[in-house]
Amino acid sequence: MSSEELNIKRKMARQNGIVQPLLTDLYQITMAYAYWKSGKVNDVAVFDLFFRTNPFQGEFTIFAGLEECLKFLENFHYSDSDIQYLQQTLPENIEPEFFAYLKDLTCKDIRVSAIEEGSVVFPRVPLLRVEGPLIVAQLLETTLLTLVNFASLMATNAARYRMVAGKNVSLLEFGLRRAQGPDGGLSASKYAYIGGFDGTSNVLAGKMFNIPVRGTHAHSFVTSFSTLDDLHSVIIRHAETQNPCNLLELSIEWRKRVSAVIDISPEEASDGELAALISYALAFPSGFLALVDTYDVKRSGLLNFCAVALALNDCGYRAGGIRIDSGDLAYLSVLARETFESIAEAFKLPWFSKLTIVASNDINEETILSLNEQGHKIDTFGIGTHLVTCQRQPALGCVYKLTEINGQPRIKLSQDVGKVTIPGHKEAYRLFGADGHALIDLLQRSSEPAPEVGQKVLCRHPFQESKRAYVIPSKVEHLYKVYWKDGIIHTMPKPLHEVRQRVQSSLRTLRQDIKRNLNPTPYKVAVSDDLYNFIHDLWLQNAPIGELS
Ligand SMILES: Nc1ncnc2c1ncn2[C@@H]1O[C@H](COP(=O)(O)OP(=O)(O)OP(=O)(O)O)[C@@H](O)[C@H]1O
Ligand SMILES: O=P(O)(O)OC[C@H]1O[C@H](OP(=O)(O)OP(=O)(O)O)[C@H](O)[C@@H]1O
Ligand SMILES: O=C(O)c1cccnc1
Ligand SMILES: [Mg+2]
Repeated sequence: MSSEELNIKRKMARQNGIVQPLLTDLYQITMAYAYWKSGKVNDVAVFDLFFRTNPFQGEFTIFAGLEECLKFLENFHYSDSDIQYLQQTLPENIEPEFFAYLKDLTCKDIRVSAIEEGSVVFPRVPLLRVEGPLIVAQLLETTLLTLVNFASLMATNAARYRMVAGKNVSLLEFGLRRAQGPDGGLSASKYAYIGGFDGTSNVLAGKMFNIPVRGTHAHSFVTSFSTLDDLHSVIIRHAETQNPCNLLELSIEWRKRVSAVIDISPEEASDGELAALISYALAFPSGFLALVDTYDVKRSGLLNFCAVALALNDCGYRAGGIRIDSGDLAYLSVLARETFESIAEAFKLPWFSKLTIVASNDINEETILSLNEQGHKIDTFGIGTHLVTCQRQPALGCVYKLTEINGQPRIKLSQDVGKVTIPGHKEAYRLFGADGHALIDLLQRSSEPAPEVGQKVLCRHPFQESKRAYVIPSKVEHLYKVYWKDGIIHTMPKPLHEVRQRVQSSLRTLRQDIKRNLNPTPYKVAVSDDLYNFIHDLWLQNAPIGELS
């Protein structure tokens, strides 16, 4: 496919209609007018988009949202109705020529350099550098922030769940019903996938982003059946012979045989639940997956499931497994696995011991860590609320700061040293140590030569004079690529599944102690000696000298 065709396809796959130039704060537009009126139309600015602290008490962040930013730049223009709305909304004294100016605005003179989506990133290192006409670059602030902040927070959250769950467990995102509204839900599904989830229950996200969709069934399906008489049809054709099989008769027969093996009386099991499971099995005989905790996992759900799964086996179908949504998930998963193993042995069906156990119910990072410690037999976690609402930290604080105007550096001072901005047009490099791990991120002035492999570089803490170190990198990675230039996408963002792989490969470059859950070691972000002096000279020039009296 040519890049033009790809571009067209991407336009069609635009995330949703609400991402548009008016999805911004009013002050961007009032500032645009004031800039325009004060003759700043030809001013050229550089803005950095970065965050100051890693989320979730961690020491890393996953950068996400870049593709959506590029789509936004591509489509950026004020429609007639946008202009009309602004004319009605802004004060009457606004000169009509300003609206004519807005009408023609596009991002053709903007250049965006960025870190690759899916990379691990760290505080103060700009994720995006936006250069171009001051007014346009200013107008992009809020929308770019909203596209990067939640995306990166979600991708980081998902990557953390993946890390604690380990690579042999499946992770499904079940959060749409609990998410921060429809758009929060859609974004959560997309970035959970990027962060390492295997699928989502969100069907629209599946369609829009080509993410695998997965699911089981709800308690309502079980409770809608009360007796075996609720079953209307009970016949299924054998998968190979096509002979009719009576799934109800077979299931009742199997329930008796299984109850003898696992020592649970069939009288205790719910017939309504059995009817529901048979009915679901008739609809989805291959990979039949049943919710087993509606009444009692041990005394009813497991027995009924095993009965239907064995009946299906007589008809030539292999069941998939169970979902447990309440109770002690470690204990119940071990119980379920032991039950499957007993049946596998009793009836000489080895595959039965490998049936999938899905667990859900308010799961978060701590629950998974605790379940790991206790020993569990869960194959798949279904995770909603804590994942998609990022309950442990609901926002990532990315900011967008002016660092240069018309070639002149700008600094924002603050009582809080951590909030002082690093001025000027900069480059970012990741320096790798002898063992191949990422060692430090280094910010330099763009006029400086890039660090070189095997050459000693002085890396300094941006604000603490005594903190510095020499590094001899074994590899140097320039973190920025130009993604947007001359009104078109200059570097094509990678497809979702490649961004998802990038997250895992990028995380592998970090030392384990930086990724650990409890008290992780901070990763170092430094500035070159040149940039250090530049920051501090500018700081002195801009800080007023007080007078004591
Ligand atoms: N073995 C375990 N170790 C640690 N936490 C667990 C374990 N098993 C379950 N949990 C967690 O404990 C919490 C149990 O919540 P709660 O008491 O509200 O649910 P429940 O009574 O089991 O189910 P429900 O109210 O949905 O019927 C959930 O957050 C669940 O993820
Ligand atoms: O627990 P979460 O991580 O948010 O995962 C999604 C939850 O959504 C469903 O619950 P449902 O809406 O049926 O409500 P309930 O289980 O809380 O009763 C499902 O049974 C999960 O428990
Ligand atoms: O498919 C499921 O099991 C599911 C989907 C959404 C929420 N809870 C569970
Ligand atoms: Mg639940």
